Amino acid sequence: METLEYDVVVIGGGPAGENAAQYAVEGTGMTAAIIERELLGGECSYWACIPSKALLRPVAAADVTSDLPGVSSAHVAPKALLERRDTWVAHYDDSGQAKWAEGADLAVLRGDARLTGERTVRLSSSDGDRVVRARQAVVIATGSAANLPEDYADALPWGSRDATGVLEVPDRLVVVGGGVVACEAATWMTALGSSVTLVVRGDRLLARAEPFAGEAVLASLRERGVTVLLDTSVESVRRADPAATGTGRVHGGTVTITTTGGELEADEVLLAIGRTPRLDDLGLDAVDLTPDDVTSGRLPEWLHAVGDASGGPPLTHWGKHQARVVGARIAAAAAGEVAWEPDREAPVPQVVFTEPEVATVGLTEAEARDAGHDVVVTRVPTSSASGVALMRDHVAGQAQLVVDAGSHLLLGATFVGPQGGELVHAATIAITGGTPVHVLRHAVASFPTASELWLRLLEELPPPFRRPPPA
Ligand SMILES: Cc1cc2nc3c(=O)[nH]c(=O)nc-3n(C[C@H](O)[C@H](O)[C@H](O)COP(=O)(O)OP(=O)(O)OC[C@H]3O[C@@H](n4cnc5c(N)ncnc54)[C@H](O)[C@@H]3O)c2cc1C
Ligand SMILES: NC(=O)c1ccc[n+]([C@@H]2O[C@H](COP(=O)([O-])OP(=O)(O)OC[C@H]3O[C@@H](n4cnc5c(N)ncnc54)[C@H](O)[C@@H]3O)[C@@H](O)[C@H]2O)c1
Repeated sequence: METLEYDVVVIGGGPAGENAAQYAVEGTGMTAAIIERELLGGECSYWACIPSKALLRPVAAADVTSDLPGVSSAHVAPKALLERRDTWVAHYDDSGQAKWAEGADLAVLRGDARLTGERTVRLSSSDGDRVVRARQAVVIATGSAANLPEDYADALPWGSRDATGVLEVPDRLVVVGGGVVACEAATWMTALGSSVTLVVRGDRLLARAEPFAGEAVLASLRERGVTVLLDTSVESVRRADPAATGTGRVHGGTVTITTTGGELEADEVLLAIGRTPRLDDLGLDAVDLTPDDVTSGRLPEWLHAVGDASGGPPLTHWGKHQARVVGARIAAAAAGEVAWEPDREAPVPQVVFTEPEVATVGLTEAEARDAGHDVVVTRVPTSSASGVALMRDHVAGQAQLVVDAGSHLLLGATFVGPQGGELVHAATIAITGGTPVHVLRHAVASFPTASELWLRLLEELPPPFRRPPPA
């Protein structure tokens, strides 16, 4: 069997794998190969972040015009919206990404990779099998797969790939789940003309964020005609004539969903109930490891995991951050050095692109208290900064900071409303840099910008937070 050899071998060419390969070898003279079995660029580029945001942005822009005197209201044009999605996913052609890899001196090997021993991978493709050896390190960057419980499988439900790759818009769509995919997909599928019902087993949406965030999204979804059934579990799903018609097409006849609240009929059902690291077909047993070892970081020094596969927060920017850190570690180790890393753990930001937008970083109030912090919480309406209020007539949402009472350090922040995704980065910087709130008060935002919301929030803190804490 032919054997190929590189310094670094990365399994999976999503955003995390691409960054790990690039950062491990850039400027070192080392070589790296990325092994990819589908499209270089991964889930994010073709079936997740990029198509979903390409679909959501025009919907958000149309919303603003309907709430902004001085312009005529814009409306979503479904056909043009799907064409925009197709452009952003490059019509599912990864030659642009392949060109980037070539420019970065990274080899791209097409096929399925499986670990077969220490620093050794078997690559299987239509050209046959090859052995790929790593002189320094192997990186697992295989991403995650959408959860599909067995009792749903026979009904061929939609997964997130069908929702982002939608070609046929079902008249009636039931979405199971109340998390990020469910809330974002409900927004664009409603705009495309589906009558959407969300079946949520918990008592709120976006349960990992502050309760006021989920409440704002719930109110807005209901206002745009989405039926949201909280505290409702699915008991069974049946479908007449299931048919594997392909991604984004309706998968057969009418679906009957029996829930704890009664029976629902729909033309399609979308499962949005979380994702699991893709580690089961990777040959981990050949190196005496289990998926648990990977997600808890119990790995030999030559093996690393980044992105969704690592079991960390399944977010593109987080996977890319992990990949940069791991890449730097590999490069340093090869040079007999140790990469510099800050002692403070980086906080994880997330933006949910619903209407209103929900942006979070660090700890929620409940998480901070559970972690033993004595906290002070400050919350203001998002409309309280004139820079935000000027953007549209009706601004929903609130903004909140969670501050450690002893150290004055910011622990977490939530911004719900216009510009939330941009406002939260200042909080990420403050937490990363360890800047206390009495110093943040002197970071002046321009008038009238959304960033003045920071001033409103900091002004709401009790007066002792205007000077350093007592020694
Ligand atoms: C609908 C949706 C919307 C999202 N929107 C956002 C968003 O707005 N912002 C955000 O930050 N995150 C978002 N995410 C999450 C984001 O998509 C993931 O966190 C990100 O794609 C993870 O990157 P990754 O490189 O770890 O894995 P992936 O992007 O999944 O890439 C892994 C790659 O590995 C390949 N692979 C797997 N196994 C093998 C093997 N054995 N051999 C060869 N190749 C293999 C796969 O084919 C794939 O290309 C969204 C997710 C979904 C489902
Ligand atoms: N804008 C973004 O950053 C963005 C957008 C989309 C997805 N993502 C990422 O993708 C990941 C997956 O998204 P998701 O929405 O599938 O997961 P999620 O974890 O956000 O939400 C899962 C939802 O399904 C429910 N659920 C879980 N198991 C269930 C079951 N058996 N029956 C019924 N309900 C069940 C949960 O209670 C929750 O409401 C997220 O964790 C997120 O990090 C990010």
